[in-house]
Amino acid sequence: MPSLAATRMLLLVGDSLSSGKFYRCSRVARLYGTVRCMGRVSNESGPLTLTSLGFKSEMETTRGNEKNKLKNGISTVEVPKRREKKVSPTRETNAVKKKERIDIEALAPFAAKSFSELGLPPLLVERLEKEGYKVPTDVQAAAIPSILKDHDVVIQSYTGSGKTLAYVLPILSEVGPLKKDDEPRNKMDIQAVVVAPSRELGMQIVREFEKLLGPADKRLVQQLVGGANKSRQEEALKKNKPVIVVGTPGRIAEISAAGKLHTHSCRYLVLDEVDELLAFNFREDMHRILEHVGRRSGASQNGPKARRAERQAIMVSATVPFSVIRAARSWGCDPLLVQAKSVVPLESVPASASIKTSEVPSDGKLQAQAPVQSLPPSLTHYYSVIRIQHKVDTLRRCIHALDAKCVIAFMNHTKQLKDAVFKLEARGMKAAELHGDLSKLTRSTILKRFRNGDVRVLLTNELSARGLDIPECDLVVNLELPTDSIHYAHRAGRTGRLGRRGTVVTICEEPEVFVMKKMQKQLGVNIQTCEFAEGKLVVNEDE
Ligand SMILES: Nc1ncnc2c1ncn2[C@@H]1O[C@H](COP(=O)(O)OP(=O)(O)OP(=O)(O)O)[C@@H](O)[C@H]1O
Repeated sequence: MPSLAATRMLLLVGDSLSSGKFYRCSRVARLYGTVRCMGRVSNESGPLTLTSLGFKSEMETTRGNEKNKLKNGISTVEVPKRREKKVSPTRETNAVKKKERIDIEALAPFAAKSFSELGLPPLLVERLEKEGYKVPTDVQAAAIPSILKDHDVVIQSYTGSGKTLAYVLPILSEVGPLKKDDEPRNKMDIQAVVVAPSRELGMQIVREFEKLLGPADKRLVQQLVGGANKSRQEEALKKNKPVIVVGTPGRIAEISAAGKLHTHSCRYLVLDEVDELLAFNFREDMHRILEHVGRRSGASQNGPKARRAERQAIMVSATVPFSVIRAARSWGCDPLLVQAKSVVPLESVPASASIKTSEVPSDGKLQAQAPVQSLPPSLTHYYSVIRIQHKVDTLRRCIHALDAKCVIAFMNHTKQLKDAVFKLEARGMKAAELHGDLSKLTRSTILKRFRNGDVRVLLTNELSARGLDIPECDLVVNLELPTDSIHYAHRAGRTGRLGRRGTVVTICEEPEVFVMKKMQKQLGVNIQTCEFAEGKLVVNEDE
């Protein structure tokens, strides 16, 4: 029943979406190619950089008149040529590993610019280097200068392309001890509020800020996520005087309504996973946040000038449906749409059709819609048709066939999810459940065990579909169909992060096949049918 309902919903959404680009490839080549390519591509836990991959990039840049380009709706992002050199063949003796590294590099979305060229302060660049971030990604190269020039922005780029640092870095350029000037700050003021739809994502963003601020200054960022002790959060606000808060809508709104969060003079409001934050269940809390964060008392509500005196709005997601464009136009002041290789005024984005290419079309107009271009090119997609009672067994065979080491499997209902964990464990496969019914502490313990490799399969629901960054995840399985292609994109995007290879397998029943076909059209990706036999992945011929 639930899957049928989901199917109907998808159809309703689907008809309004345009069909994407299809490509077909040789079955046999795919089969063996995929089996060979599976597995962790990197055992290093640090961030993936050109250097960590054994490459260095040569950069050439050109300068243009950014202001005029912006006015005319043309990309402000220069796309310089990039050539990569192998550093030294002696550094990498294993030929297969070398091949994998080349593949990752080819797919990694690194821009041919350095962080310092983007206008970030030297102290912050130094800190980035220390943390292993050497080269910005394409979307960071596009977003950072736009935010530093005080533009309100909607940042859209595929999953795992580095959107978090795309806003964290410009904020740290202006706020806190790494900022550009050494103007003394008003200790009482919160300068940036970051809103995320889940605790896990909120905590992940906090860690990103903390990493760069360092142990001495990490108290300057405060988490305000739900499920944690509220009084302790309020005490920390009083004691630590943070300049940045990151939290979930409910908890931020609650503490704000209690008069314990003073955000009227806040400079930045970030809405991470903005399309999710627009959902009905967040409506009231988001209303309060939008009304109170960065709304200086005495500022007139009318006119762009007055609005500009208020906060800078930064909205982020891999999927940007037109509802987000519409909302961003009303919340922002002349906002820009920032994608990996283009920056255009949001006004030039019409309501129809979809973002099919990151290039600006000849008429200078970009078109926005959700799922196309939300998935990284490094993913391979399959679906396997089976009977419902064989789902968990198929999952187990799929993991063996692909030799996947770090698997996220999505289901829609908690009970089925628990059953699946039980069955996998009974067959000797280390599995754990993660869903909203668990306490915050249990959730973070499970995630830690999964990140450490103590758990091979994480059975979860939509809770983990957005933003969760586990670079080692090499396989995503949909054990039940996602509600629509937007949900498919976010689930699938938990693998193949930042140029790594990843596989997405959807295990479905015969009546759901048409949904898969619809979804591949909407997403503009090829989703091949497959089976798992004799410990191998067998890709079926097209009908
Ligand atoms: N310039 C960079 N160099 C190396 N690693 C980076 C860089 N920028 C980001 N990363 C790493 O890339 C990974 C993905 O980044 P992030 O989580 O910000 O992606 P995202 O685009 O927000 O994904 P999603 O849409 O799923 O939320 C993270 O592990 C992050 O630390």
